[in-house]
Amino acid sequence: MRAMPEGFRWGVATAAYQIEGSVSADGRGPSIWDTFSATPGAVRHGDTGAIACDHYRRWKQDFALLSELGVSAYRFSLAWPRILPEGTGQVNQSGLDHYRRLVDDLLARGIEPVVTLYHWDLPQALQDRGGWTNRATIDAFARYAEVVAEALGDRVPRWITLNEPWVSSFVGYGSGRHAPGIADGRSALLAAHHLLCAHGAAVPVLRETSGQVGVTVNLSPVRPVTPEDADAARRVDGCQNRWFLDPLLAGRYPEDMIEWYGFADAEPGDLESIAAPLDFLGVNYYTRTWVASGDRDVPHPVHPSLDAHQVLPEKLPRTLMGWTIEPDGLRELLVRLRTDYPGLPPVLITENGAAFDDYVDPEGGVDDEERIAFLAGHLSALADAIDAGVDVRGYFCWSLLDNFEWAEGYGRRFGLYHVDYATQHRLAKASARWYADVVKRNGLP
Ligand SMILES: CO[C@H](O)c1c[n+]2c([nH]1)[C@H](O)[C@@H](O)[C@H](O)[C@H]2CO
Repeated sequence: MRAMPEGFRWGVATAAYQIEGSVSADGRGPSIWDTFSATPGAVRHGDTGAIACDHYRRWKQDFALLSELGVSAYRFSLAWPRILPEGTGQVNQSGLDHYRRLVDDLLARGIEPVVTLYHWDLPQALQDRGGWTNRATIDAFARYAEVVAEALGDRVPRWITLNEPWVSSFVGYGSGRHAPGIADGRSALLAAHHLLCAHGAAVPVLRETSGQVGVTVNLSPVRPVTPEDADAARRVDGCQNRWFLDPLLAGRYPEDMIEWYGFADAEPGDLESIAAPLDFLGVNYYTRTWVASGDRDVPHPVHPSLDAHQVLPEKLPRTLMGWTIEPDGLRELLVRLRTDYPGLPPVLITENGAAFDDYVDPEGGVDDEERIAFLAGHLSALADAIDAGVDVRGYFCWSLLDNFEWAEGYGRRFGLYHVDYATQHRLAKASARWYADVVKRNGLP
């Protein structure tokens, strides 16, 4: 038995654009993901979040699944365009009322709502004015936080300002693989900085509520494929991990990366604001990153981490996303955080999960043994990190439901519950029953 500490929070996680649908209902404005997914070739099979899991209408039945799992916490995100359809200006009360109903129902079920303010669905109206490359978006986010704090501040116990600013900036504005689909290294760096500043502007606002405040970052231990790749690996670590951890936890950008990027866009006071004390750090972990120094022409010295390309060791097992399955990377990552960042606050694993080739068998079940093995391995590694002295307070499995997997559309299933998108029928996979038992035991059998 690998028991977790007393009071450990067991949860599952989702995000608004990936599950809600109803993208035009009750005053919601368009987001950059509505625009991007409608762009031919942007998303596999031309999938969009227009319907998704129809959660905006079926949320009560989905919350019954949370009770079935027995989780003590549920991480979800608010859709900024439901609350402020233009990103600023007029508040849409229907949007606030919707999320108030969700939070109150969770509390009534004895489930702790963990609310992410921004999980990638920027109001399109803000992108029309430059989005995260426009410094004015910082103030727009701070106003959004004020509106949410006023409406929900007396009942949400944990706030997460941003989900994965690295993805929003380097994938959305750097590689263009995500919304808004811009491929420009300089834009990626500006967006990353403004996202961090937006986080810093929101922290004092959310501090005025009764809830704890944190941020979620995606982190991945970086390994060189050969010793000759050590420099490239350090730069990828600098881009993916240290470019966010250093400002958030140490109040400075990493010197080696400032030089590599030639970054000079921080204004007086920015770093102090970004480094506002956190009650917890959300960590999303999925895999390690393996790097071989690319001999390709790098389109732009500023272009993030493209001075190297990822080379996945053939021998390692992978998920359907092509990510290597490396549970010990979670332990390695957490121990590194504790070692490198003396100011590390308590950690929540806000996402961990995997996509496998799930199918409904002739008996009407989904026997996802690979996902059970994946989760068991990562929970064991998490227990190792806790035994090594890392203060981890909770774990959120990604995800409750199969859902819209961004550029992969509906072709990648991460859920504990299978979703038949034609009928919207939810079906508990074997992993849902397994996870419910782990939650009940407060640890691995
Ligand atoms: C390298 O994985 C990233 O950290 C990551 C993986 N994931 C994420 N971030 C996002 O936060 C989720 O919205 C995705 O659905 C989920 C699964 O792809």
